[in-house]
Amino acid sequence: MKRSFVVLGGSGDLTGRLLLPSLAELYQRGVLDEAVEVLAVSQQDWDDEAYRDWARERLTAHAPDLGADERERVVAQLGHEHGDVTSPDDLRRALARVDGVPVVYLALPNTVFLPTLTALREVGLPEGARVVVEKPFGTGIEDARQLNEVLHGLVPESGVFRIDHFLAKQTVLNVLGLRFANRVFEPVWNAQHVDSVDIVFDEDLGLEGRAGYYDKAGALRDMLQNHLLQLLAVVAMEPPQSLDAATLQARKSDVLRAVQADVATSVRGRYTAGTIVGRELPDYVSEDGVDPARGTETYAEFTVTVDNWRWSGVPFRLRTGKALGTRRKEIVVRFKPVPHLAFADEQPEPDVLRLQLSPDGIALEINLNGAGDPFDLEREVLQTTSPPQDLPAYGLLLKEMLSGDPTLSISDVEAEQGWRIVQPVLDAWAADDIPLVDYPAGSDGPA
Ligand SMILES: NC(=O)C1=CN([C@@H]2O[C@H](COP(=O)(O)OP(=O)(O)OC[C@H]3O[C@@H](n4cnc5c(N)ncnc54)[C@H](OP(=O)(O)O)[C@@H]3O)[C@@H](O)[C@H]2O)C=CC1
Ligand SMILES: O=C1O[C@H](COP(=O)(O)O)[C@@H](O)[C@H](O)[C@H]1O
Repeated sequence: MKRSFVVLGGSGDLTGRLLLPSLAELYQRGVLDEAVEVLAVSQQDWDDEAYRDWARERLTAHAPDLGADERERVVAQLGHEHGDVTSPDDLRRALARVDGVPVVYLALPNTVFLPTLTALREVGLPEGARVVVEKPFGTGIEDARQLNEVLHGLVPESGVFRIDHFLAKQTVLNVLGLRFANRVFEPVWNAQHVDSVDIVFDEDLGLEGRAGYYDKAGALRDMLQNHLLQLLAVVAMEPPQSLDAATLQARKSDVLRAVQADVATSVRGRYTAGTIVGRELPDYVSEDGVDPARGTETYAEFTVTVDNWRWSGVPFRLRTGKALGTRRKEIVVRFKPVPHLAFADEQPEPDVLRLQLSPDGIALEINLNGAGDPFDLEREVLQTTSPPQDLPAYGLLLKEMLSGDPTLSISDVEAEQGWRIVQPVLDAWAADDIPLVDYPAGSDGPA
């Protein structure tokens, strides 16, 4: 069946930086042999040619290794329709332009999802159409419920792709391999042996011109509600019987239902001017398009518990922030000390397993009889670095959307559970029960 992408928000950062380069990569690697038409819809007053010029420039910037032929192969398939995606008439006009059965991609700010899907439902979609919704899935629990209701009236659940691109990251997929294709980890993967888990995504990037979306979202909605909770779900879920979409989504939903956030542990921060490796950043509130009155956080942290048999009493600490001095992106599983130490040494640091993201790798910190005195313990690190993935995360996701396999997408239940978990924190922050603290760009975050 011939498919066409209709990218609502096709002039945005996501489309130019990730979607078009990933599509090009699918051609380059021979994953796609037939050209796929892409119709972008945005409020820019562009005709097809103007959009192609924009796309060429984006592809040159974000896929510099692409040959001119491959770049033109993508560009030749592009079109642009000026319109408001919340208007049924504009959507009807756009959909009438494509030849294939549409894969409608909402590459839009999360605040626009509901009016867009409502308009789309009024227009209707042909049999076999698919709808892709970016993260965060709406603005809160009520919005997410309404989004699911509208989606269910539009296409079958198997035709809905709720995107969380972290699921397509190499280390996240490696967690499945590590846990479920080896005998040594699963027996100790529980509260009896694990002391705590940290899920950290510290970025050195600032706002990067994304105020239109980010200033209304903030760190908690942008990262923690979705990406970091998905990492938690993959680390904490029960072993799936197979790796098909329904089973994986069910196992992740089960564990998310058991998660409770501890509001008192939450920290919200916002960066002030500072320097990150020679690059000067202004105060977040002085960035173009930021409204200081919104009090948007650029740093979010809190601890959750997973209230089930396997994880009872184990804290999972989640943190993410922008404009931090050090990039640190990892899941850290800290084990408990051994029950009895036969060595004369002081109790050594317990074992630590680090599942590292960007660059991807796995490190296991253990205690061994190192060099010198054989009865002296020394800390050693067993490190493996993963070779680059064949396809970037968005390449893998585009491939899944075209083939109709939602294994790396999230279900309606997961999307709502993500909001259920963070809602008490959002409420406490909205009520100013937890203060918004400043941290200088380039620092380690709020003290
Ligand atoms: N950028 C990134 O790195 C990533 C982004 N995402 C997600 O992708 C989504 C989009 O983000 P991003 O691209 O950064 O945001 P941008 O603000 O860069 O782009 C938003 C796009 O939506 C369009 N748009 C907004 N309202 C309307 C409307 N009423 N009618 C038509 N077009 C409209 C804008 O067009 P116009 O300017 O013409 O109004 C623009 O093309 C978000 O949900 C985000 O969470 C996910 C992962 C990474
Ligand atoms: O979804 C998002 O993810 C990026 C981080 O993901 P990466 O794959 O680029 O490492 C984050 O910077 C952005 O704010 C967020 O919207």
